[in-house]
Parts: sequence; C-alpha cells; structure tokens
Amino acid sequence: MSAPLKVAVLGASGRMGAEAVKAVDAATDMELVAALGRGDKLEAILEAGATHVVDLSVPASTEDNVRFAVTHGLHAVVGTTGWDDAKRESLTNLLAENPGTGVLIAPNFALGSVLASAFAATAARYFESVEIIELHHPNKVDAPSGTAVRTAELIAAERAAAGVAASPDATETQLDGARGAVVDGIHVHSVRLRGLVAHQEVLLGGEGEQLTLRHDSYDRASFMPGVLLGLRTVASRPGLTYGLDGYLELGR
Ligand SMILES: NC(=O)c1ccc[n+]([C@@H]2O[C@H](COP(=O)([O-])OP(=O)(O)OC[C@H]3O[C@@H](n4cnc5c(N)ncnc54)[C@H](O)[C@@H]3O)[C@@H](O)[C@H]2O)c1
Ligand SMILES: O=C(O)C1=N[C@H](C(=O)O)CCC1
Repeated sequence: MSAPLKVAVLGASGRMGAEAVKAVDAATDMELVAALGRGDKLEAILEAGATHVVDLSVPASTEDNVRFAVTHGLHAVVGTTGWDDAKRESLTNLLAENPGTGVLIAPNFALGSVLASAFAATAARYFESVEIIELHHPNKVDAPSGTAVRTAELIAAERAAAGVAASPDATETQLDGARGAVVDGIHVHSVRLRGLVAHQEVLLGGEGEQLTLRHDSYDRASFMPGVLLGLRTVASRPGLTYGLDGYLELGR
C-alpha cells in the first residue's frame, strides 16, 4: 500500500472546510496534517509536511492560498469560488513555472451537479431558450454561484459550436436586475433563502415543450466524494483542471 496523502485543509472552520476535515480524517489513504483558518500563517502547511492542499476559504483569499501552494510544489484541490478567467490564466502561467504540480478548481464537487451541468450543455444545443436559476443558503457571499457561472460557460460553448442563436427575449423595459445577470449570453437568476443548501435549475424551452434539469445538495456531505476524488487524482494531472468533469469519464 502506498503512503497516505498528507493533506492540509484551508478554511477548516467554515461550513465546507469542517466537512472536508471530517472526510479527510476518515479516509484511510489520507492523513490530515494541518487545518488552517483565517489569520493562520500559510507556512504551517509546509511545517506540517503537507503534499496536498484543499482550499475551501473565501473568494478574497483563495488566489493567494493556491499560489502559495503551487509555488511550494503542493497539489491543490480548490472549491472556493471567485476564479475568473484572468485569475485562472495567471495560475496556469504559475503552474507552467512549476511543472509536475496539479491544481483542480471545481466549482461544484457534487457528482449530480457535475452531471446536471453536462446534461444541460448537451440539451442546450436543441432548445431555443435557456436560463439558469441557482438557489442557495443566505450566508453565501457571492452571486451568481460558481456552479451557475460554469454551467453558463459550458452551455454557451455548446450553443456556439452548434450555431444556436441567442435565446429569444423581447424585453424592452425592466427594473435593474429583473432579468438576472448575464454570463456568456445566458441569463442567471440567484435566489438566497433560509433553509436551502445548494440547488440549481436549468430551464430549456422549445416550441410547445420544456425540459428542466434540477440538482439539489441537501447536505454538504454531498460534496465530499468529489473532494476525495480530487485529492486522489490531482497529482497525476499536472497543470490546471477547471471542473471536476475533467476527472470523470462523461463520454463527451
Ligand atoms: N466546490 C464546491 O462544491 C463548493 C461547495 C460549497 C461551497 N463552496 C465554496 O467554498 C467556499 C467556502 O464556502 P463555505 O460555505 O464553507 O464558507 P464559510 O464562510 O463557512 O467558510 C469559509 C472559511 O474560510 C475562512 N477563511 C477566511 N480567510 C481565510 C484564509 N485566508 N485562509 C484560510 N481560511 C480562511 C473563514 O474564516 C471561514 O471559516 C465558498 O467560496 C463557496 O462558494 C464550494
Ligand atoms: O454554499 C456555497 O457557497 C456553494 N458554493 C458553490 C458555488 O458557488 O457554486 C457550490 C455550491 C455551494
């Protein structure tokens, strides 16, 4: 049996971080060597001998955390949101200077969510209209969700490749925000509601029919198999992988 992965969790006291600490602790092929929160020095990761980092902190901190890991040759599995095109491009350049190091940025670790986004992208080739509704707990600091942004990107890419026109929309007047945010041409609506965890619907409309693809995470335990899969795979995938679908065989 090979040596256990030595894992440090960043954001360890948060909703997701605390769940990841439990999951890593329970995995027989992993050793939790550090659990860091806001204000802790990143050097503690090195002192603990970590080979892998899980970042589940906040959008304002994640880039610094991941760049620190990569600079020190540690593989990183990242669930924190906020990784826009410019940040991912800059990280890709840093990874090129650190060959052999892998980073997974996964907007959503839940297998069902990854599949729903992939199905939605495929379906969006065949429907005139598509819009996204994401629904989350009211403590979430960012909108739209990282998952919705990624889903919109996948949908937009599929529609562009298939030559599908923009969704029809005759709106001439509106209150600011009434039609949601627009990501790569796709309208995204964000709901924040007590009682929710993480949910998304992709609405697809054609003449006389509608297809709705909905995914629900009722518990943060739903994200943990994806976190563990990421940790077990990331060292064998140098460079940046964006989306857990990059580690799955989805037949696309
Ligand atoms: N990819 C996924 O599947 C997935 C699932 C759920 C949440 N998320 C994302 O993960 C992030 C965290 O979500 P959450 O609900 O756990 O938030 P949270 O606010 O409960 O937890 C974030 C934690 O990070 C800590 N923190 C702040 N700055 C830090 C730093 N510099 N270093 C280390 N820790 C720091 C905070 O004190 C807090 O404890 C968000 O961006 C969220 O969107 C991703
Ligand atoms: O609870 C959150 O915050 C979540 N963040 C991710 C996102 O923004 O998509 C994943 C779902 C839960």
